Amino acid sequence: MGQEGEGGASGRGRCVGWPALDERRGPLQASLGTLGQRLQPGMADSAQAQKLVYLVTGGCGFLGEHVVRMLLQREPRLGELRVFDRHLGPWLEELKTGPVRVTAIQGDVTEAHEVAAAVAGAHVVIHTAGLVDVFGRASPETIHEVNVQGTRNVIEACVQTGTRFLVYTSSMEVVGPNTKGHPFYRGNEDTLYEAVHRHPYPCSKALAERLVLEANGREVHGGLPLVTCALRPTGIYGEGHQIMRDFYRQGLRLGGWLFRAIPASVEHGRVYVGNVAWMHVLAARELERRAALMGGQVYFCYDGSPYKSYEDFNMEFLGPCGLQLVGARPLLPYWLLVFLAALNALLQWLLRPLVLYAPLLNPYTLAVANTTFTVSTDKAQRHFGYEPLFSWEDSRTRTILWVQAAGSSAQ
Ligand SMILES: NC(=O)C1=CN([C@@H]2O[C@H](COP(=O)(O)OP(=O)(O)OC[C@H]3O[C@@H](n4cnc5c(N)ncnc54)[C@H](O)[C@@H]3O)[C@@H](O)[C@H]2O)C=CC1
Ligand SMILES: C[C@@H](CO)CCC[C@@H](C)[C@H]1CC[C@H]2[C@@H]3[C@H](O)CC4=CC(=O)CC[C@]4(C)[C@H]3CC[C@]12C
Repeated sequence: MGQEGEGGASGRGRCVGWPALDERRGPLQASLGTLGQRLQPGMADSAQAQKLVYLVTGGCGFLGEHVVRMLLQREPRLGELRVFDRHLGPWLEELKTGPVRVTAIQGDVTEAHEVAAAVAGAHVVIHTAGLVDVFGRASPETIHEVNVQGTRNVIEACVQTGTRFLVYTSSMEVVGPNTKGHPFYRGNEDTLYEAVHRHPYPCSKALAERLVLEANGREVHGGLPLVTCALRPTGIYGEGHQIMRDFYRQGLRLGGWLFRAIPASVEHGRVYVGNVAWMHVLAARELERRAALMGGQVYFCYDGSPYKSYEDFNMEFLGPCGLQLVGARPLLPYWLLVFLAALNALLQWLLRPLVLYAPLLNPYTLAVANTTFTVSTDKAQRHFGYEPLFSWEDSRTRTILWVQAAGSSAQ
């Protein structure tokens, strides 16, 4: 197991009102049959030149697409890339004409047999698939099913089929902000923080991360140990970031204005999607060579993006696209925001039988946006040589160009 991060910002906090891990065992063990005997991949005995099979779950999502493209650009040992997602993107077609075999697999991580079939024969799994919902669109049960049971299915598939290397996309949310609103100021993987979750999304990510870390060292088919690690992005931004695009469209609708709701002094951790993808690719590559060091470890995702409030950070992109943020201080008193967020939650509950009402503002999103949570660490650099691939200036320019294009295509 890991040598660092014991007892710190480890995400082993409490999920208030959620089932313990062992209460939901996956059916994979039974359903796999002889799948595990078909192939016995392992990079340890691989020749230098051996081409590897990678599987990216959630490979058509915001982050997943960047991971897929990054692998194709920057992983010289890539022989086949399997892209597994519930909804396959049309852009995958263009990738199929390149030198690397790209296999699109439409599947559901909650279906153990589909996961097992996709994992069989893969050397490395990058598990980014997840239900990212903090707005109450999906039920807590569905979030748990996808994020926790889905992850369990991936782990069991690795064990059964002999896949040895698993990188999991976790989240800063497994640490916090906690329900008490304690600030996490420039913290690292070892910073002590009371992780208490109530919301289904952070609960599910924390449970899933724990499953992944506890699976490190398990014997996979063929007798070798599974090596796992978890990467914890803060708020990801960049090309494909839907919430950023929504803010832009909202600003356009309001005549070019956005209104400050959160004090500028509240710092929110952000990281560019290209750097998050690069970190996944590097971690996956180095897991074999540095198994003893990296196995069972967690890494925050970080880069040179500045520490700012959520809204001020967004203005780095929305400003050059013509929007203005009104107010040096929040225009509404905080108690009124709390009231509006509670009202939204009530309306969501009342309207649920008729229509899905899921605005951006709810008690949870307000608490997250209004609590300082920033990371300052070099653990990924020390453990696997990570350096951001994109500077802040590059990240900013790329994001601005995307917002402009995405915004104008909506008009
Ligand atoms: N967006 C963010 O700021 C952050 C995201 N994360 C994590 O990064 C990962 C990717 O998130 P995003 O790209 O932002 O979300 P996304 O929603 O754009 O991508 C998730 C992908 O997973 C797929 N998926 C969902 N349920 C599935 C299922 N049952 N079976 C197969 N595929 C399924 C979706 O179709 C989608 O393509 C998630 O695990 C999320 O928890 C972590 C920290 C921050
Ligand atoms: C109060 C509003 C006034 O403008 C602003 C509301 C913004 C919120 C919708 C976002 C603020 C912080 C975001 C979350 C944060 O970046 C951490 C996350 C990590 C994840 O793993 C998933 C996404 C998210 C929860 C992200 C979601 C949107 C915010 C709550």
